[in-house]
Amino acid sequence: NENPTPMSAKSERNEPAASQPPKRIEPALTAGRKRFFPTEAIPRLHYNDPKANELISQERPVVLTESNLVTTAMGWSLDFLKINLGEGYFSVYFSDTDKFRYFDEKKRKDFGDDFLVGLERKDMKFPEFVELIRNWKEGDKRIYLQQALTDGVGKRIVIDFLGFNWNWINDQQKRNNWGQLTSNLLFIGQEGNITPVHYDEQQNFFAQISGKKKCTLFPPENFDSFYPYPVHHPHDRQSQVDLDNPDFEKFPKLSSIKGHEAIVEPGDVLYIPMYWWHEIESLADSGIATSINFWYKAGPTGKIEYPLKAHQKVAMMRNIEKMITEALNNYEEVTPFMQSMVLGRYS
Ligand SMILES: CCC[C@@H](CC(=O)O)C(=O)C(=O)O
Ligand SMILES: [Zn+2]
Repeated sequence: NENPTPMSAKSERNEPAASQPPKRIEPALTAGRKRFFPTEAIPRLHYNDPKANELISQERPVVLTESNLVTTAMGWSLDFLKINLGEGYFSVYFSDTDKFRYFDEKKRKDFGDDFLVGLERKDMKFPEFVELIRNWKEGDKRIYLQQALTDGVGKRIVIDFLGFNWNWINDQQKRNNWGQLTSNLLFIGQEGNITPVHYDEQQNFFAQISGKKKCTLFPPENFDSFYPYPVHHPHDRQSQVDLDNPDFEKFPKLSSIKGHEAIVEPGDVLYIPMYWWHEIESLADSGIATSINFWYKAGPTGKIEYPLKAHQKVAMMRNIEKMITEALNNYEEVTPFMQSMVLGRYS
């Protein structure tokens, strides 16, 4: 099941259903790697269920079904994309392990490459990526295409893109007073690939097109448990911890985390609230995993209300780190500065 049903086959599926569509078999949340922490299921609701809209307005995660958000992309098989994605270059990440920790290219310039253990990025044309992923064998570096969809894609892709359920998602953007849609990233990776736990500063509707992804989320209150890299580090927003080999000595607060889990399948949309930590695992035996995300900036902050929310404190800490790093104008001085300010005084 490497490729979702090609566009042409769709018409056969429009036959009046002879019988009820097959009942969805709830994939056991036990699929995927074993975990050291407890988890609870993220609610899975019909996208028009008022409860779903309530959770989104409360900035709590929810899996939305039947939204048809990206139904027009269900035919985006590798062969279809090879023909229609156009001549552009795509960012393809390579990893010696199953983990693909995101890194910021801009920060890499000043920070150097020592942090890039076993990770690299290459820009390539789509057919080259297809060759790599189809000829992949045990022992090869794992690969993960992650690229914003911008103009320059073929017109079939534009037509499919325009066919997304913009009425519904634009209504969500308005109703929740979000800022602008900043990007739609296309992800195509091998089963078993893992994006380690991190947070983003944007609201995210994460749409699954092919394969299954196990998404484990944690609220912004868990900032203390995930020990993110310094803001000036290329791995800014990424946790330093490895959930498969937790180091409770170095990261003691990690032991108390509790996850919110969902397995998203083709047609599902997961709402990942801004600042929520999330780890994404492309499940084994579910074929190549293709997703498209919809990232929205935060809307204008109204009147500040106290007590401040956890994500507001995360934003404050980021601003303080940025200010101190800028004022010191030297990364080496940030650690001693922070330590003199806090150790023995605020402990
Ligand atoms: C670059 C990471 C992509 C995605 C995770 C994944 O699908 O592997 C994610 O974290 C997001 O959409 O925010
Ligand atoms: Zn993310």
